[in-house]
Amino acid sequence: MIGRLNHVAIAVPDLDAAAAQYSSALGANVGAPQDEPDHGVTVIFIELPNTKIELLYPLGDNSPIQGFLDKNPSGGIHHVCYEVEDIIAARDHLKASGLRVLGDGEPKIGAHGKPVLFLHPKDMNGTLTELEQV
Ligand SMILES: C[C@@H](C(=O)O)C(=O)SCCNC(=O)CCNC(=O)[C@H](O)C(C)(C)COP(=O)(O)OP(=O)(O)OC[C@H]1O[C@@H](n2cnc3c(N)ncnc32)[C@H](O)[C@@H]1OP(=O)(O)O
Ligand SMILES: [Co+2]
Repeated sequence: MIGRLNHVAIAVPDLDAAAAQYSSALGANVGAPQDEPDHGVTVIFIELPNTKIELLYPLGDNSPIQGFLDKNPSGGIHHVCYEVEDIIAARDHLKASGLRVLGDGEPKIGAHGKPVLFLHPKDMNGTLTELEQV
């Protein structure tokens, strides 16, 4: 059911510093910051030949990544995102398999303008998992 790895997200305490590091030290193709108010984050995508890195920084007072950054002040890998062809079919299959879908269970539009959902990290080997319909 899952397809390609769309991105690996890294929560960072300093977005400008992280972007500069990927650009200068790693020589990566770093995009512009995008505010995603519906998700409570500012993101920067880094294009790699085979996938993307999503740098995440909290936006607003109730960011879902604030608790993670409080526990991991140096930052850390926050989630992985797999592509699916039909997010509703994927959601229903995963729910039937006993996995918790976060939020109200309805897809939101993600940073690429496509529907996304998240699965609880405790049901996914300690790894917060995003699904994106492509
Ligand atoms: C823009 C979009 C896109 O790509 O298009 C995005 O990615 S938006 C990316 C940002 N959006 C999201 O993350 C949305 C989905 N996330 C959420 O709903 C939340 O962040 C939760 C995953 C439910 C965690 O919420 P919160 O931090 O309030 O809960 P909590 O502190 O009580 O955590 C419950 C337990 O889960 C663990 N936990 C929390 N966040 C985790 C993570 N990212 N990876 C692995 N484990 C994690 C905690 O350590 C804790 O474990 P212990 O009990 O053992 O200590
Ligand atoms: Co993401």
